Amino acid sequence: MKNNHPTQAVLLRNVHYSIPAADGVKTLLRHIHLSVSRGEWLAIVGTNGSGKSTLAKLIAKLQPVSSGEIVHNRSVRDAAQDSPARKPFVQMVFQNPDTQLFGETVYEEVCFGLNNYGFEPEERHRLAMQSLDTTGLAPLTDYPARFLSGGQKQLLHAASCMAVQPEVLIFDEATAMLDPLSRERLLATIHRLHEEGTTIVWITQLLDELDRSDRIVALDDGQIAFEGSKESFFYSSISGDDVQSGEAGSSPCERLGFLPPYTIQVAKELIRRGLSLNPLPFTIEQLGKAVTI
Ligand SMILES: Nc1ncnc2c1ncn2[C@@H]1O[C@H](COP(=O)(O)OP(=O)(O)OP(=O)(O)O)[C@@H](O)[C@H]1O
Repeated sequence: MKNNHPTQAVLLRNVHYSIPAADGVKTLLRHIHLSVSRGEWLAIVGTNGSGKSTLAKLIAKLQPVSSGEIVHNRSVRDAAQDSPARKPFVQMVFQNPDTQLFGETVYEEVCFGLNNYGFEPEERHRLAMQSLDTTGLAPLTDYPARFLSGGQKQLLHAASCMAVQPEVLIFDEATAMLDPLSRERLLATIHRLHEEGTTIVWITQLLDELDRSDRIVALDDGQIAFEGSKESFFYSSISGDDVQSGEAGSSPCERLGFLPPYTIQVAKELIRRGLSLNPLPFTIEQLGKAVTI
């Protein structure tokens, strides 16, 4: 069942992040005020170098902030769990999985985190096999992890992070190396985890991956340039929030330098020609439904 607990899972208060540079300091993130609600699917988008991965690492507390504060709020459910395992609050699935593999075999790799967090052997085996199953890696259980392809390594890394059942899962362009089938399979697994209450932070440049998002945050040069619904990100024009107006004008998506997905382009063209689409579509299926009487 979806966890609708109203509190915020993660809170960022006026976060800044700088690193030393030849000519002083280089500020990578500034004035970041952001909360991630429990059970939410938050998407973070932005062009190359806008600061998405840096922000993700800060949210996961893998790096300390330069100033400001990041708060992790464990849910009552997880704070009071009766299993001897101490489930992690957050796990981050990285862009480059090569740096994140520790086990000899695929199975050992998935068990690595489960071991670290104190899962009992029986539970560990069950969760490892379940995670390998849902990511399609079960046939490769005894295969040496180092011989996997790039995409398989990415799946394995995701499987390991999901197996330990964190409250918050951060995916940093996690589908970048996956073939269409593996991508669909991974997305289906993540959708299921989200339905079961896991909070998802989804970093992507692929705007057709935003259809599941409850909220979108767009970064531009280390600052939050947009925060709002996918409806306003794709459909609102510069002249206002009347998303059905059909007025010419660029949406936040276009202003930030992104080409909207083809489905959105078609839908906007139909609205411009006088069609009323309700609800606004984000997938080809939703568009088909919206134009079918
Ligand atoms: N350790 C570092 N040293 C110097 N510069 C860094 C470091 N880490 C990040 N940067 C710089 O910070 C900026 C933001 O990087 P970041 O990886 O967060 O961007 P991104 O939005 O995730 O980009 P991409 O979509 O290309 O992955 C970039 O200009 C990058 O060069």
